Amino acid sequence: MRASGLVVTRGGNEILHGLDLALAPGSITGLLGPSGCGKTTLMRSIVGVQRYSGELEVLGAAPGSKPLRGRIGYLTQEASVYPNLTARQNTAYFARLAGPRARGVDEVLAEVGIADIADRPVSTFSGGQRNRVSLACALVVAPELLVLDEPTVGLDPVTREDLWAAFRRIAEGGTTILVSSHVMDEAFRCDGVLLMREGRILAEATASELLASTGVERLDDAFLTIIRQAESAEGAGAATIAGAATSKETKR
Ligand SMILES: Nc1ncnc2c1ncn2[C@@H]1O[C@H](COP(=O)(O)OP(=O)(O)OP(=O)(O)O)[C@@H](O)[C@H]1O
Repeated sequence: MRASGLVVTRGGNEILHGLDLALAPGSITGLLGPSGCGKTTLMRSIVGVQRYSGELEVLGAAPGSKPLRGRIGYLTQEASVYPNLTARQNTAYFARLAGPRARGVDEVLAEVGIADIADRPVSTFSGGQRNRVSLACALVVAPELLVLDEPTVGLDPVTREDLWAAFRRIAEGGTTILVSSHVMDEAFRCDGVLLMREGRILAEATASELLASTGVERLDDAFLTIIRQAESAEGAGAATIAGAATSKETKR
């Protein structure tokens, strides 16, 4: 996946201001940044449900184009499942749509930790359980690109740990994963991190590089440091982050 000068306008306001980024095949990239900075908007552009200008290439094609259907898994923040169907029926439905490339339904239900309640209607599930049904539907199509908008929100540490192990296994199988999160420590699970603020990418680095470049011990503090640096550099030109973190935005 590759973007160059990606601009998105929503409701008359420019939300993404010319992003340049690339995701390596089989890698896990964390998308982090304050609420409202544009993470979902970037994800929507990549999966093909958002108008944009600039260049965007996903698995060698234009986002939303026919060849990409079935090759991308997208988990939105709101569970996209049929409440009157069971978890198994929901997952089986998406497996049917995917055709021969689909993974086994049981395997995926176990992977997201809902095998034991798979035969209950989703309407009886908690919010976290419902989100995991949604995740199962995204995973069962064996996507080449998996875009996950806050997949671990509201989950307990054990389930969170299991899901991250599953994401790593899926990436090792060649799937490229872009995952947004508000939990800064989840950045350590990723091969690289994109730190966004106000529709721009402030830093692109590994979690360890972010710590090293800011000289702090906690990732929360590293992000705050980078955001403050960017704020104080604003008006004086692009923010330059010490060390490995670099500003890759295109000025417009
Ligand atoms: N349909 C819309 N019309 C106008 N503005 C919108 C629309 N949808 C989103 N926005 C604005 O675009 C900006 C980016 O929103 P987006 O949902 O991409 O942020 P986010 O980083 O994913 O936030 P969060 O972490 O809270 O989910 C926000 O300021 C939001 O208010």
